[in-house]
Amino acid sequence: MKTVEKRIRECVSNGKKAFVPYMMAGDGGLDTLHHKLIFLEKCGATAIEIGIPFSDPVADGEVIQQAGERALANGVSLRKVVEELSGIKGKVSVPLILMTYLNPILAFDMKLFIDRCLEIGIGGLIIPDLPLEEDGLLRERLEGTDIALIPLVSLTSSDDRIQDIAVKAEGFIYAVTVNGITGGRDHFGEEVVEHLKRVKAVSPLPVLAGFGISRPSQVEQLGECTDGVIVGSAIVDAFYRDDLESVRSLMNTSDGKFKIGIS
Ligand SMILES: O=P(O)(O)OC[C@@H](O)[C@@H](O)c1c[nH]c2ccccc12
Repeated sequence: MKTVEKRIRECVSNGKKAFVPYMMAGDGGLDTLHHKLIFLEKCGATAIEIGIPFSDPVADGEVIQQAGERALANGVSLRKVVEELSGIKGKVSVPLILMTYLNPILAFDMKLFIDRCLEIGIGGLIIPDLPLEEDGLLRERLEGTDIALIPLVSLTSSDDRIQDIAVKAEGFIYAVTVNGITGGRDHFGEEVVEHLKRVKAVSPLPVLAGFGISRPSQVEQLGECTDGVIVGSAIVDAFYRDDLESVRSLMNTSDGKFKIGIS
């Protein structure tokens, strides 16, 4: 079992839920990455998703797009993030998950990228524009390593599709909770809860809900029917505003289920 999965299972077996914050590498300067990771770890993150800035982020809404633009304007690239993470190695103990589109990996060189991820001890990869049918090469290279290739399941995925994904999944299944791009939503209807239950029923792996979750009440609502949640835009925005208190409050909801780090 890969470490990411193990950490999520540990949370769940302690009666808690997993919380995976997303942050954009290089927003605010790459030299802030280290402190932000340590802050998120102290707040109780189960794992941390690190976004790589990219010029054509098709799945991203305004908040993350703008964060990516700021990072790109700071000269941040996949190569630089990997270098920075090499320097941080051993200082953060929660698993780090890199979220990048395929293009930066190909531009960097896939083999080199995986070698560097192994050196750093990266715990997982999320590559939203890499379809299941095309991931063979990468999957082969990751076999026997501790890097989980984490798939996305969408609201429109059929039961058969969810089954196919569940069989190949590693780490956890990322159940996308909106039809559309990243960014906070006001409300999640019953159909989202039903969808999450459906994914949970067929998945041998933990299921985490992500997209649109921006309030503590939504963390609780969607955490209730899954093994935990992923929150991106709300964290990115709070970091941008330097509002560490709202990052903390997102990660420590009232029923205490997410109180897994410092309180
Ligand atoms: O920002 P949101 O709505 O909280 O969504 C999560 C998210 O930011 C993060 O997981 C993510 C950012 N960009 C992505 C692209 C694809 C899949 C996932 C992501």
